[in-house]
Amino acid sequence: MIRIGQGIDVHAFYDKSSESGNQDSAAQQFVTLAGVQIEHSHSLLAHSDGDVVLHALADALLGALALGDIGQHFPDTDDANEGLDSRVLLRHVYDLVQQKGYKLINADITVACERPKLAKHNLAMRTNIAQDLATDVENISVKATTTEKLGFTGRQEGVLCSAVVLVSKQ
Ligand SMILES: Nc1ccn([C@@H]2O[C@H](COP(=O)(O)O)[C@@H](O)[C@H]2O)c(=O)n1
Ligand SMILES: C[C@@]1(CO)OP(=O)(O)OP(=O)(O)OC[C@H]1O
Repeated sequence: MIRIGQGIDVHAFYDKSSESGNQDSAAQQFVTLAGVQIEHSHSLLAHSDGDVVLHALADALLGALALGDIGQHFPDTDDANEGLDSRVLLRHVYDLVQQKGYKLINADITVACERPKLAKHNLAMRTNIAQDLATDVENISVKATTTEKLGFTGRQEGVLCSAVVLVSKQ
């Protein structure tokens, strides 16, 4: 038995250095995508670490088994989830998938943003995901696209990620 799942997530950029009392310079900011810290002029606004890639992927895995969404499993009203490492979230979600008797076949992920440029981080992102899902890196695809300066991603207001997974009965 094979099942498909898809997930989408968005997080907005904000300038951490503009927070009152924060002395960080813009150059010291970063975004976390698929567990990789990437230097950027802005940070991503979130209750957790804001890892939009892992959130979309986790939602796709939950969707494949009709297990709800990450907001139900990790409510943003729960202080315990503040600053949450999304790799912990992803591993928890994959445990649920495995408890249902399923394993990942492959995942295909698309990240939309003008900046940061992601090409040089691609293998590191795929490697982190492959580790967390106990699979070969060949089973994990991460693609990046601009939206040709159109929309909120084009205006560099945030990052969007879309993920599709196939899972099969073990
Ligand atoms: N944040 C991004 C966006 C895109 N890329 C890479 O650039 C190539 C061209 O993107 P288009 O939107 O013009 O199709 C594409 O191959 C992406 O891999 C990137 O590295 N980071
Ligand atoms: C991950 C959680 C929990 O910390 O918070 P955020 O980082 O805000 O992420 P989001 O994708 O909005 O939804 C799931 C949340 O409950």
